[in-house]
Amino acid sequence: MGSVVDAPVVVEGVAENMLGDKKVTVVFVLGGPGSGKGTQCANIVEHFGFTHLSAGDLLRAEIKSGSENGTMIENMIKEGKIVPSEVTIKLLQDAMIKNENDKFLIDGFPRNEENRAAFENVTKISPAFVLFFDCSEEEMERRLLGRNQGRVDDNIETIRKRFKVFVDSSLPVIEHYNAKDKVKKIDAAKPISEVFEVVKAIFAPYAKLGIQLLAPDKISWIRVMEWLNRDKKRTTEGTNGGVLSEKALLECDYISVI
Ligand SMILES: Nc1ncnc2c1ncn2[C@@H]1O[C@H](COP(=O)(O)OP(=O)(O)OP(=O)(O)O)[C@@H](O)[C@H]1O
Ligand SMILES: Nc1ccn([C@H]2C[C@H](O)[C@@H](COP(=O)(O)O)O2)c(=O)n1
Repeated sequence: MGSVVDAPVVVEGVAENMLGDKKVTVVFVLGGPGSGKGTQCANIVEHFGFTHLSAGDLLRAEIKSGSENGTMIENMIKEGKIVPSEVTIKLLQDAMIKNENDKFLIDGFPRNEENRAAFENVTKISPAFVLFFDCSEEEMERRLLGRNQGRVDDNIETIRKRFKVFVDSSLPVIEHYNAKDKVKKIDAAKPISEVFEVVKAIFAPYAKLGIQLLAPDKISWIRVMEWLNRDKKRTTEGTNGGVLSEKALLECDYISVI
């Protein structure tokens, strides 16, 4: 008689087995090689207080550390191939456990269906959403050949293999999340600052700090709001005694509390 295996319970943004009761927000950052994932993640970290976990960086650090998997990982990266899920998931899991933050950008993962299913099964986390940087191969190739970071895979032969792996294995993962309405697709061919404007709007709900302005009465609060909104650049939200987002604060020259 066969045994009954429970279907994995995947709770959005909550890791039950891995991080105890700690609730985490996870955003997967996907896109072809050179689409600008790492560049935009650095901006998101600075403005929205996420921790950036790049699967590729973790694997490269593992090679450098001289671990027993190092040679296998290095060979796979040189070939543009995807490292077995258990290796990458262990690195991501350890990094999340060590970090006190509860908001993570997971960059370059899941790269294939095996990565995706294994991560959900092991961690019980499903992403809040998937940020997808969409860019042409021509532009990505130009960027990678100009990156100059001494990466073993930034050569034309490996770049072409990585493009093929992206189309064959990573696009289906994006399709999976798209069917669940979780993909936020961004035109990544634009200049860095323009791409970040779009990213910023998506992350606005995760603004890392707010300030509470306490006005003594409704009229005073309306005056605060009017003052902040005087210039179209200043956008505010909230009601009497409401909380101003970091975005609103950054766009104000100064705040005076009435
Ligand atoms: N919007 C952009 N316009 C022009 N150049 C960019 C843009 N975004 C990133 N770059 C440059 O392109 C190169 C690749 O960017 P980045 O490392 O962020 O890509 P990536 O998607 O993380 O790549 P990989 O998947 O290979 O790690 C870098 O040299 C970066 O400075
Ligand atoms: N989930 C992942 C992420 C990355 N790798 C390997 C294979 C990639 O070509 C390489 C570089 O990743 P990048 O820095 O471009 O995100 O790392 C993998 O096997 N599995």
